[in-house]
Amino acid sequence: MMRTSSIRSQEDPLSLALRPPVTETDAEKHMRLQQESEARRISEQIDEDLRQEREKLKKSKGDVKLLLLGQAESGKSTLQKQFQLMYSPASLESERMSWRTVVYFNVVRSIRQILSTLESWDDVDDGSDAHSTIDRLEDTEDLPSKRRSSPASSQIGVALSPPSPTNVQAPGSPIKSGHGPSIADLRRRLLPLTNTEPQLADRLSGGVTVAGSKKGEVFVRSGWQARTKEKALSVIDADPLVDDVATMLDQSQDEIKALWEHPTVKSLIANRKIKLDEWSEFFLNDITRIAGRNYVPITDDILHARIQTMGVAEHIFDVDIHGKTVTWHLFDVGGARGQRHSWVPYFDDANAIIFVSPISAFDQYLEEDPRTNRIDDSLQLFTQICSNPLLKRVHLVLFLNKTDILKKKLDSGLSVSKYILSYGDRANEYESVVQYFRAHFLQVHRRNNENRRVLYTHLTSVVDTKATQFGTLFSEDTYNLLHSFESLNNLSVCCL
Ligand SMILES: Nc1nc2c(ncn2[C@@H]2O[C@H](COP(=O)(O)OP(=O)(O)OP(=O)(O)O)[C@@H](O)[C@H]2O)c(=O)[nH]1
Ligand SMILES: [Mg+2]
Repeated sequence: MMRTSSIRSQEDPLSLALRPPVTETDAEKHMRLQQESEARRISEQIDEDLRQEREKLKKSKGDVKLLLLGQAESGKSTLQKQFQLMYSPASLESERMSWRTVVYFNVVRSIRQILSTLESWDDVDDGSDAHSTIDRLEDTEDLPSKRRSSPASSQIGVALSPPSPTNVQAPGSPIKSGHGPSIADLRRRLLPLTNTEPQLADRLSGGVTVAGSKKGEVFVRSGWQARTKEKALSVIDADPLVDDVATMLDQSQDEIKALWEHPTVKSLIANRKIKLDEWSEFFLNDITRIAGRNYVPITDDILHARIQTMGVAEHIFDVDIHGKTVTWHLFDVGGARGQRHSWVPYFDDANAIIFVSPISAFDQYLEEDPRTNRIDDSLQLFTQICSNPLLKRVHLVLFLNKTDILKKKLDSGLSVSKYILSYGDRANEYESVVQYFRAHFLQVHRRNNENRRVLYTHLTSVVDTKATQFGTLFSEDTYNLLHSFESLNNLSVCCL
C-alpha cells in the first residue's frame, strides 16, 4: 500500500523541480551540496541582519537626538568637543594627535595673515615712522560701502555699515620699529613656513574646497582625523608633512615671537587694522609651547583649534542616567550659509536643539556675506528655527556664547552702538549688552511659539573647561532637561 505523503511529495512540482537529476555525477553532487550550503549561510545571515536591525530599532526608540545649530564660528563643534570630553574621553584621547595638524594650520595661517596685511611694509624702510603704514592700511581697509546690511532684512538695528576707520581709536603712541629684525626680514625667514599653509589645508580637507568659501578656509567632514594619519602618539604613524612643519616651527620660534611682539604688529592689532581670527591670539601667545619639539596638543588647544564643519557630523555617546544607559546622537552641523540646506533631513526626528549664538560678534560680518552683521544673521536663523513646522515639538535650548570675548571687547572700549544702531545710548557694559541681545532672542521665540514651549537660555563660554562640567555651562534646569530625554515618552512639556 502506498503512503499518501510520499505520493504527494513525489507529485509536488517543486520537489520534482529541485530533485537532482538521476544522471548527477559525484562531482556535480559535490558542487550542488556546496551551493546549497552557501545559499543556506546567506539566508541565515539575512535573518540575523534583520533580527539585529529590529533589535537596534527597538533600542534606538529610547535614544536622544540632539541638534547643535547656529551660524559658522558660533561654537557648535567646540560644544561637541565638551560633550566628547565628558562622555567619551577615550575617543578624544585617541584623536589628540590629529589636532596637531589643525593647531599648526591655525598658527601658520595666523602668521600668513599678519604678513599679508603688512605686505606693503617691505617697500618702506623699517626704521621709518609706521604711521605711513597705518595710513595705507586705512586706505585699503574694507570700506562701509562694501558691507551694507539690508535694512529690510535686519532684525536688530544694525549699523548699515561698520563704523568708519577714522572712528577707531587712534594709536596710543607713535610706533617705533627698528629694534630687532625688520618685518621684511621676518617675512623672508618665515616664508618656508607660511608656504606650507595650502598643503596643511589640503591634508585636512582632503583637497575638497567649498563653493563660496574664502581662500584658505578648510572644511572637514566627520572622520577627517583618519586622514591626518596621526591618530596615535606613535612616531611610525606620523605624517611627514606635519613633521616638517613641526621642525620649521621649532626652528622659527624666535622669528614668530619677534613678529608677534613687534610693536607695529601689536599696534595694528590693537587698532584693528590687522584683523586676526579669534583663536590666533590664543595660539600665538603660547608659541613657545606649541612650536616646541614633541608638541602634544593639550585639551585647551583642542577646544581652541578651528576647523569648519562640512555637512552634518553625528557623534554618539552613551550617557549613564540613574543607572540606565541612554544613547545620545549629537548632530554637529556646518553653520555657513552654504551648509544650512543639509540640516533639514535631521529635523524630522530630532528631540532637542541647542542653538548657539556668539553674542560677542556684534562687530563682525559673515564671511559668506560681508554685508550681514553676525548678530543679525543669528537672529534671522533663530527665527527660521523657531518657526519651522518640522521643529514645533522640539525642545529648545539657547546658548548665548563667547561671553568671554564679549567681555574683552567691551573692556577694550569697543562700542556696541557703533555697530548696532538700535542699541542707542544704553550703557556699554556687559550686563546691559547681554540683556539687550537676550531680549531680542526671547522676542523671536515668543513670536514663534504656538506650542508654548519653554526656551532655556544660558550665557556660555564653551572653551572654558572649568565651567563646562555641567556646572555653569548648563544650569541645573538644562542639565535636568537634557537628562530627561530618556525616551520619546518623556518628551512632554510637563516633564520640564
Ligand atoms: N574664546 C572663545 N572662543 C570660542 C568660544 N566658542 C567657540 N570658540 C572658538 O571659536 C572658533 C569656532 O568655533 P567652532 O566650534 O569651530 O564653530 P562652529 O559653530 O562649529 O563653526 P562651523 O563648523 O563653521 O559651523 C573655535 O576656534 C573655538 O575655539 C567661546 O565661548 N569663547
Ligand atoms: Mg563646526
